[in-house]
Amino acid sequence: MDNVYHLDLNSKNIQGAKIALLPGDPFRSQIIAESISKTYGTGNERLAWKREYCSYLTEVSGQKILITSTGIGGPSASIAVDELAQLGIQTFIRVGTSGAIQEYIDIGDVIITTGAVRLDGASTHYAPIEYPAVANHEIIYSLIEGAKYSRIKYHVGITASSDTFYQGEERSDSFRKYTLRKFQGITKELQSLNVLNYEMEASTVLTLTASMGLKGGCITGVVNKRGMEKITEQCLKTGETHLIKAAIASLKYLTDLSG
Ligand SMILES: O=P(O)(O)O[C@H]1O[C@H](CO)[C@@H](O)[C@H]1O
Ligand SMILES: O=c1cc[nH]c(=O)[nH]1
Repeated sequence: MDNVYHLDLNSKNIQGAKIALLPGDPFRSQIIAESISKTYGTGNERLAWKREYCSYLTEVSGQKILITSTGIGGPSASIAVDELAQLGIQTFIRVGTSGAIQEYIDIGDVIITTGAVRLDGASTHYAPIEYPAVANHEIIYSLIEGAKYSRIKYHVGITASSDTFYQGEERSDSFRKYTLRKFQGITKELQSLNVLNYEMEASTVLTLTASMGLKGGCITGVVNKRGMEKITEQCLKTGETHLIKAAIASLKYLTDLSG
């Protein structure tokens, strides 16, 4: 049985998994797998680690759950989603970190994305820019229930996905102090449009899944907010801990729906 080229997985070793969790950071795959094992009393095993793609297999309520990291940005996320779809995955949930741009959102809150502003390039290789990057309603519901159960403050709304962390998200600590004209004022505009946060993969994951007739969703833990561009170890830890707790709790609701 041939392995898919980048993920180094095949349809046999994923054992019929239909649900995949997609962190950006490959080291988050193991943390998520071990947290699932601890919460649900099931085992986990590492299946592959090639480039930025680190995959673990575990189980919740009798359903196999695959965890595969996407790396940073749309191009690598598109490869992960495409190759997982080739292997039969039907439900894709990004489990990431993000930066809040609304004042009322705090470090450690989680954001459940209903749709993403497509500031990326990769998603346009799968569907024209007029096509909406929207999340599946069952996944949104499960993520909300997971956050409620975990008693973690959550927000539900629109996320902006950028191709670049520094220039595209209009960061003041970019090495080149000049921000390109096309990005000057973008944060203010997105704030006025009620966009909640910046990250880098949701628009790709949601455009690909919706346009391919699959289910996509996204939950992110807030690790910084405007006015404090530096991401401290403590902020990252709080954001990731809450993120993983809420995402894992949501699996109970998701597997009930798809079981
Ligand atoms: O923490 P992850 O899931 O990688 O998500 C966010 O972190 C990276 C940037 O630091 C980007 O991938 C962004 O989307
Ligand atoms: O501000 C942030 C934080 C995490 N990831 C991003 O892309 N932006």
